[in-house]
Amino acid sequence: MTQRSVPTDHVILPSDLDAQCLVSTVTCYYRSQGAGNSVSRPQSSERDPQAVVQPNCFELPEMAAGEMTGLLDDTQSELRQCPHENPEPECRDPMKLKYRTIDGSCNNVANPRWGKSFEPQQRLLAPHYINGTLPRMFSKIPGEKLPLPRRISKIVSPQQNSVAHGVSNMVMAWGQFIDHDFTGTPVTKNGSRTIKCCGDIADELKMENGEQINTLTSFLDGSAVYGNTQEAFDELKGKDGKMLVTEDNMLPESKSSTCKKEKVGDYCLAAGDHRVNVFVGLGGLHTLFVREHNRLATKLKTINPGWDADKIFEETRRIVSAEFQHITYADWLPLVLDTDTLTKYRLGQNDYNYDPDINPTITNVFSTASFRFGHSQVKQSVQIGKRKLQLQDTLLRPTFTLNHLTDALEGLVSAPTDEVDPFFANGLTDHMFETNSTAHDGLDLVSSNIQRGRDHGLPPYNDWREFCGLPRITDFDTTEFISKSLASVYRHVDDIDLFVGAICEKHLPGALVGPTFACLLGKQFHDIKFGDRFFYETRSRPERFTFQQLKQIQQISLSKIICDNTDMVDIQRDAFRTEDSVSNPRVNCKSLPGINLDLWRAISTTSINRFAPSRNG
Ligand code: HEM
Ligand SMILES: [Ca+2]
Repeated sequence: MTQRSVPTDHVILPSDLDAQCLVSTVTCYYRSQGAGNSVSRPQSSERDPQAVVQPNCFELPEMAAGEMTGLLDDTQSELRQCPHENPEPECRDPMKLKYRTIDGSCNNVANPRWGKSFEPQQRLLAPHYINGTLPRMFSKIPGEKLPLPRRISKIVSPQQNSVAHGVSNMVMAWGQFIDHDFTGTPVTKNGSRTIKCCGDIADELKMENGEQINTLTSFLDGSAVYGNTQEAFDELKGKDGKMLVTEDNMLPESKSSTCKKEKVGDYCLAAGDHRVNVFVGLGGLHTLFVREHNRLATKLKTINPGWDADKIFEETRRIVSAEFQHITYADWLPLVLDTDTLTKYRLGQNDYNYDPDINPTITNVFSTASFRFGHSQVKQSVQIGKRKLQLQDTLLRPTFTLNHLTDALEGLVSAPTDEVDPFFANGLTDHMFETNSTAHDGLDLVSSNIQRGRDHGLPPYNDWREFCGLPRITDFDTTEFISKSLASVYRHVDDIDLFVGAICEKHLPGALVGPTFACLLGKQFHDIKFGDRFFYETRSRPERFTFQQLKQIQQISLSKIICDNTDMVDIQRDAFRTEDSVSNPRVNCKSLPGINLDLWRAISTTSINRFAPSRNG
């Protein structure tokens, strides 16, 4: 790998300051014992006598970062209560045994909060906060602070294109899309970054454990389409068991999101996850799956005219979530992970049995570090039809999704994705969400990832290696890394932030990531498979598909779903790999197998009458 010189003349960006101060995560503080039901509480936290030193913060005007990123939601009001003070979900309703709830509760009947939205993320290792509340900020070298995230980003992650040959950019886009199905850590707008969950002021002084919330259902269940709360779903649902779309079959308008409108008729999109406007690939996939839901629902109604809207909705949603899981486990994960990791974590097909002892709740390390691996795959150039755009000129602009859907998806399946390595598109590291090219108000996602890790108390890289059964790094000069630049920013190997160390690792053979991320990804994908009672391959009643139905779902592909819901007429068989005349030829859409819905004919004529009338839309 070529060595890059360190830029010295870069403009001072907001990102040069402590990224945590730009957008803060809602952190919920628990007493050290007894809080929560599923989250392993840390036993100890890092203590440092210098902890009275406040983090190196600089408050930007309230609007700046929030409005620019469009990523801030209004979850604060929903989070006024400590999650564990919410009433325990009630699971006795037989419908909850057969179909997923919208908020993920009652998936595990004995532990109904496991995997539910608006619950604390799990910890695999106890957090390294300072005195229980402040972010990790000190070096192993006494008296030294950790390097500023922006400095690390500038030195370790200069822009460089490194192409992952044969793997399409759809691998990146699908990663972001499913991320928005299972991780969403709420952030606040106005600087109040904590919710005091437990007890009174006296307790506050003793509070130990900061935990971040996951606002999404941890299961890969299509919540990106349906939303994560009943209220969100009620706004997104349409008539006859379908989801709301415009006359042009596009996503509906969001009244609360911020985005840039290019031309008349543009509007900010609404979907099951509010970040839908961030990137054209994301908006494209959200649109695709809402259309897929409606296409399937329409067909099911023709096949089963006796089914009411609720029955149509639930059966369609069951198929759509199965498609999410099948595409991810059968086609996407095998590209990201190596065969050994896939085998170790039992991620292959036709190998499933529900294990009610597995807690599927997304872990803090997964949302804050390991599943962010995809940021490195993002390309600086975005191909939409004949146009080649700079990444930053496509962000938060739904116009591309609204007006160039097929072209945008075509661009994603044709271009190879970037490698997962320490090099990033500068549309993410210098210009993310900038107002325009002269405004110098762009953000740096690498800095955010690093600071977010410290903010959430993630232990450093070496601790995660140990967690994964890998030897600790003792020398910056290790052969594990493809980059030699870490020595010039960090003072001690035990200071290395997880995200930084892991993206510098050499890949495992046949994988897109190195051993530490492979382990952390493998474990989480194992847990949201075996800890999901509704995993699509289940053979248990009442959740299961019939054997013949399952076979239909197992032959579906993302390529076919693109074909069925856009103007595409031909496409390569596997959307996650670039076209290759021998191994992945471009074929006519009609030749790709779809789901034969006749197998859903009158599996039951019963209607679902138990839902509130509002569900009928
Ligand atoms: C154009 C592409 C993308 C953009 C602009 C983008 C931007 C962002 C931003 C601004 C954040 C919040 C950072 C923070 O303040 O902590 C974030 C979080 C995250 N991103 Fe991305 N991202 C992109 C693609 C991806 C991809 C491809 C993946 C995975 C394969 C991914 C996974 C994540 C995850 C897991 C989080 C944390 C989510 C949470 O828990 O809230 N992103 N991204
Ligand atoms: Ca979900």
